[in-house]
Amino acid sequence: SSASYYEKYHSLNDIYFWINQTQQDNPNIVKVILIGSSSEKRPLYVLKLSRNKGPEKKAMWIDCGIHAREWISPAFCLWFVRHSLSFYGQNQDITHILDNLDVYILPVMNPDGYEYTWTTNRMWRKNRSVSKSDNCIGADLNRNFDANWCTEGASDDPCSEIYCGAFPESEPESQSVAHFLRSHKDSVKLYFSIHSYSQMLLFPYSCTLDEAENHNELVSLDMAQEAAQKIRRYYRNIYKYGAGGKTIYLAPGGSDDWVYNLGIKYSFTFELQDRGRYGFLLPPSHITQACNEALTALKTIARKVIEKM
Ligand SMILES: NCCCCC[C@@H](C[SeH])C(=O)O
Ligand SMILES: [Zn+2]
Ligand SMILES: [Zn+2]
Repeated sequence: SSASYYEKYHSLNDIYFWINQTQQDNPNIVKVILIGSSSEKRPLYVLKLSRNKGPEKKAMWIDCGIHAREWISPAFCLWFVRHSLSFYGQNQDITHILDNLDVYILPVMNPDGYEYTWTTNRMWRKNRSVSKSDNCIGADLNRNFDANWCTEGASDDPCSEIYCGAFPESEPESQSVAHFLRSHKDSVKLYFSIHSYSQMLLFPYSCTLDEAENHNELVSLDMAQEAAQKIRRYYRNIYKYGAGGKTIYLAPGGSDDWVYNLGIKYSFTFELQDRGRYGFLLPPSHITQACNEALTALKTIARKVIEKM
C-alpha cells in the first residue's frame, strides 16, 4: 500500500484486507494471531511484528479502536505497522525498538462498534453487545476490565456511554485482550492503548486518585514528560501528561490500570488529536501529523523502557 493509503480512514473490511495483505507481503516479520471474536462474531486479529527468530523476546503491545468513534486510533495502528516495516534499518528509533522488542498490535479492538460508526452512527463509542435488561446496546470496553470495576467514573446503566458491563470482562472483546495479556504477562513489558481526543499522555491510575507505586518514574523526565516535550519541540503541539484520574477524569475498569496491576508497570493511554475543534471527526488531512506526534511519544517511552530492561 502506498503512503497515501495511510493518510485515509479505512472501513473495517478494508482493514481486515490490509491485515491479511500485510502478513502476505512480510511473511518473515508479520504473524497474524486470532485472539478471540467480538459479540457479533467478528475476528479480533493481532499482528505480531518480530525481527528475530530467537526465543520469545520481550514485547510491547499497542491496542487501537477500543472506542468506535475514535477513528484516528486504528489509523495510528496502521501507520505504526507501515512505519515499522518501511523504515526498519533506516530510522534508528524504530530499528532500535524492533531489535529489542517484539510488537503486538491490535488494530481494531471493537470491530462491531467501528463498523457501526461507518454504517449507522458516527458517534458510537461502546461495543454492540445486547444487555439482558434494557433495550440499550453496548458496554464501554474501557470500563469493563477488573480494576476498581464499576466504581465512580463508570455506570451500571446499560444505556450509559460509560456502562461497565454485567461484570468484569463480561464483554468478549475485553475478555480476549485480558486473556492474551495474562498469558503473555512475562514477556510484555510495555502497554499502549490509543484513543482520541484531547492530546494527553496518561498513565495509571485512572480508577482511583491514588498514585501508582512507580508514579515518579512514569511522570519524570524519563517518560511522559519527555515525550510531551519532544512533541512540543518537533511539532509545536501541546500534550498534557499525568495520571489519568487527575489529568482527565476518574475512569475505573480501564485496560491500562488492569494491565498495570497485572505487573506490566509501563502502561499508557494516549489521547490523540485534537483538543476539540474537530474532536472525533478529525479530518483525514490531519492524520499524518496526529500519527507522527503519537509515534514520537511512543518511541520516546519505548526507548526509555528498553534502557531499563
Ligand atoms: N483507562 C482510563 C484512561 C483515562 C480515560 C481514557 C478515555 C479515553 Se476516550 C476514556 O476511556 O474515557
Ligand atoms: Zn477512547
Ligand atoms: Zn478519549
